[in-house]
Amino acid sequence: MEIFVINSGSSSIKYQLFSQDSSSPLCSGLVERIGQPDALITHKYRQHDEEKVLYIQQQVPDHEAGMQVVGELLTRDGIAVIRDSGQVGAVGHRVVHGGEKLTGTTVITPGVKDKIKALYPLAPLHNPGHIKGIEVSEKIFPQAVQIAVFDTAFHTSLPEKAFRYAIPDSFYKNHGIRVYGFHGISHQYVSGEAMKYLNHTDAKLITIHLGNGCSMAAVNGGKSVDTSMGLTPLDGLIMGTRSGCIDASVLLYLAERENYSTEQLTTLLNKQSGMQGLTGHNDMRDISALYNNGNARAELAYEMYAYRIKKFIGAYAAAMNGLDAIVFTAGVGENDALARDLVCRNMDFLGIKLDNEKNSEKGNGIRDLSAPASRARILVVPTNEELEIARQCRQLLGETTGR
Ligand SMILES: Nc1ncnc2c1ncn2[C@@H]1O[C@H](COP(=O)(O)OP(=O)(O)O)[C@@H](O)[C@H]1O
Ligand SMILES: CC(=O)OP(=O)(O)O
Ligand SMILES: [Mg+2]
Repeated sequence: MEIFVINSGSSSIKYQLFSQDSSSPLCSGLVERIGQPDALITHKYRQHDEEKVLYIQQQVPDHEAGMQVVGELLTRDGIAVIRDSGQVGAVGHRVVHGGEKLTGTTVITPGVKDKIKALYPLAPLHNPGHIKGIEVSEKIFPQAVQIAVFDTAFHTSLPEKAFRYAIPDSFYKNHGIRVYGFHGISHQYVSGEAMKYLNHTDAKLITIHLGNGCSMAAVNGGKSVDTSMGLTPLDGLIMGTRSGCIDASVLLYLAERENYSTEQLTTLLNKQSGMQGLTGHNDMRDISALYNNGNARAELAYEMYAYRIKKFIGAYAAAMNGLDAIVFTAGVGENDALARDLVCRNMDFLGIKLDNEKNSEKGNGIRDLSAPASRARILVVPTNEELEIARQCRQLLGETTGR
């Protein structure tokens, strides 16, 4: 039985098709720059034991259109990796917000979908896309069990002092207003891989997920004890289009003095801020090209981006009373040597010393970028949210079918 995994992020859809018990996929791919004029689909598949790649440039206006193309590619004449959609026994979906009610991997029922929909206001860039993905997937794979794996689940181990906001208790008790934290599937996967790599199950790790959305987690002995996103995936680090931490009074000021509506504020902070607001671009590849040409806005934006991360590293080393390794992951963390360099500069008091040569080399798999004098290790661990989702789906199916 095949497991198909769909990871829809704010700007992309990633997917992988796994056969039972295997961690290497039959095919995998990425639909990126969704909603922009130059969307790109990269589809990797195996044919006669050879790895092949197909690039398709076409309009992908939204996540639903993206899912439709992906579904069709699996059985397309000449490149099919399965005979028909009936071969897929389970579809695992990444769902960003599970709230307080959906705290673990679960089979998707109409009731689960309603709970995911009820959380739209708390994950406006993500949960609507997930529901579309689930609904398209139900049509493409009608026989498959649809399973949701939540980004919030890994952070349910946060202690109350880390997940509460200092506002009256009733807001937590009556409205569930608290820190949930996100990117949990990725933080769980990369922290697990880092612990195996370091051969240290009690390691004090800071995982730094830098994609279009960015977040950090303090992971002590495999458990998330603090994380930078909050009630929604807006808080914390500076991101592609999101502001991260901001004094709440800025919103009050704009609402009172400039008559901003809640909808305008939501758009401002989620879609027009972060690197987009600072430079006019949200893709770090474009911003690093500007930086390398001496563009002053790009320089400031990179400095601010890295400075925010540095502050969280200091905070989390304090929260855990120690630090064994920092772990960079996701699109920017894995590929952007400049971002890693700026983050690690002048951090030797915490035992962080980057080897600049290793940092600028490209490579696959887990990489250790620490200089010999670095007390804390500096790792790049490529995330694989899809494999983590497949593992969690297998575990759930094993539990429910007794296999
Ligand atoms: N080679 C690269 N150098 C710098 N940044 C990169 C590179 N490749 C990808 N990125 C960045 O990674 C981001 C996407 O990361 P990803 O983890 O795929 O995001 P998401 O899951 O949030 O859609 C892009 O916005 C881009 O800025
Ligand atoms: C939670 C979140 O921001 O996800 P992504 O980075 O995939 O947009
Ligand atoms: Mg992502």
